Amino acid sequence: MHSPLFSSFKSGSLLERVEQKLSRFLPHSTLCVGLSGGLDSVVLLHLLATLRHSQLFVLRALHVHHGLSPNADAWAQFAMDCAANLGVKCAVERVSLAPFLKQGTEGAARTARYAAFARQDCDVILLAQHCDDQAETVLLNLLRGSGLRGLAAMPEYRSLNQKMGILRPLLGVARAELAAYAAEQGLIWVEDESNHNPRYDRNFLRNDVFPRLNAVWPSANNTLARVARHVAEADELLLEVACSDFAVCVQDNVFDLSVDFSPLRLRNVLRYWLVQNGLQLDARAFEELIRTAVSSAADAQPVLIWRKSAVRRYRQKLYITLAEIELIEPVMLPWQPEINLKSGCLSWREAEVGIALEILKGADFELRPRVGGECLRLFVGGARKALKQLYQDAGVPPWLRQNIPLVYLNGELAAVPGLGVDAAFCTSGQVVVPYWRPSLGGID
Ligand SMILES: Nc1ncnc2c1ncn2[C@@H]1O[C@H](COP(=O)(O)OP(=O)(O)OP(=O)(O)O)[C@@H](O)[C@H]1O
Repeated sequence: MHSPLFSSFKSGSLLERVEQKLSRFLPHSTLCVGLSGGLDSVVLLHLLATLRHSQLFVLRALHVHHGLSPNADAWAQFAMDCAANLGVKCAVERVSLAPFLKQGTEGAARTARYAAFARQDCDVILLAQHCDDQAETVLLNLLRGSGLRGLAAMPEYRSLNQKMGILRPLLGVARAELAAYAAEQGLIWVEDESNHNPRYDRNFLRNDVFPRLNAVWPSANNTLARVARHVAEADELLLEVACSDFAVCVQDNVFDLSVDFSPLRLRNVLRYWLVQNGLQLDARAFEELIRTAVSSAADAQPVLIWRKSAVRRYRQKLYITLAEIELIEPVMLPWQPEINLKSGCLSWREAEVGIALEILKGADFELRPRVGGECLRLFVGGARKALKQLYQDAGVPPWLRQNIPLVYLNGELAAVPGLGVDAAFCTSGQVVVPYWRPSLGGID
């Protein structure tokens, strides 16, 4: 048997410890307790109602009515009565799970609940998860094969949106201590009948696995919660490294593989770039990306399709595009200079080309798609070069070339976004700064 060396984070009374967790929000904040009506949140509300006498803050409660259980109305009524007994205003929000049912019942309830939290007019939502919940979450995520983010389990504080956050002031407190407090204060609460349903993985861990673990390792819960804190720190550090590496290797959302990172740092910043673009690749797809897009021959043009997106490599750069790139219509687009003239530049959606204003005045404009065989002379006195050659020289990926509109003035190719303006259309002394930002599927 292992001795419970770190069996408790206790120092000071429960009330003092909760007060200390609140210190960053005091005074003058509006705190809203997520009140399910169960033991944990009833204790939390009671603690806060007690603290309110010595500290300045506005206290509210919110019960989210999921409409799942036949007892849901009774729970909502209980939550309102419980809050009223403590002199706290409690709102009840009915939510619909229908839009989220793909996530399963539990997941849908959770998403709808957090959406309801985010709608509250307060500075912080207080939730009553405790140390045992944290331990269950760590073990559950470990068994599901989560990465660091999952093993870090629940953070004590995180922002929910721009104006409010979620605080879990009881995360270092054992369930048994909350039960003892409730008994001491004569509190009553409701039991969620689903807590005993072994169908739910968490309940199986709570009711069957943890009692056995605790019989051998009495401090297992604290230890697992401590592991979560270590992992959270490591995860935070990786995020910091990813952010600074991102600044070095990503420009205009194009990932430059030529930057010399160790393989692990490359994986870290690559994952970060993908997530920034809303691509949460699963482990298999991520390895596939490393294998094909990162490690294949230099002249290959590998593509990894993920749902509606694609990660494409051209030379040493990775691009995120739509899986199916739609080509612009092969028709001539009429140009409307009075609308599109912007600070001395022609602009069309994301493409901008610097052409002298005096040349633009009175000219006939057209945007045409590339048909092949076009040439451009980029420097006065220089050679005319094929567009294909110029694109290759500039490293413009092939899938984008078809979608870059060519600018014609009076029927002649005058400029190509990203490449430049034909010498015949540049006035002397004018600095031409062609601008083109590759975006999803090209210029769109
Ligand atoms: N119906 C509800 N209305 C308001 N708050 C709730 C409700 N259900 C849960 N909460 C709040 O969330 C806390 C955690 O609840 P519970 O453990 O049931 O949810 P969970 O799904 O495990 O949460 P999470 O996914 O955030 O870990 C509760 O202690 C309570 O503060």
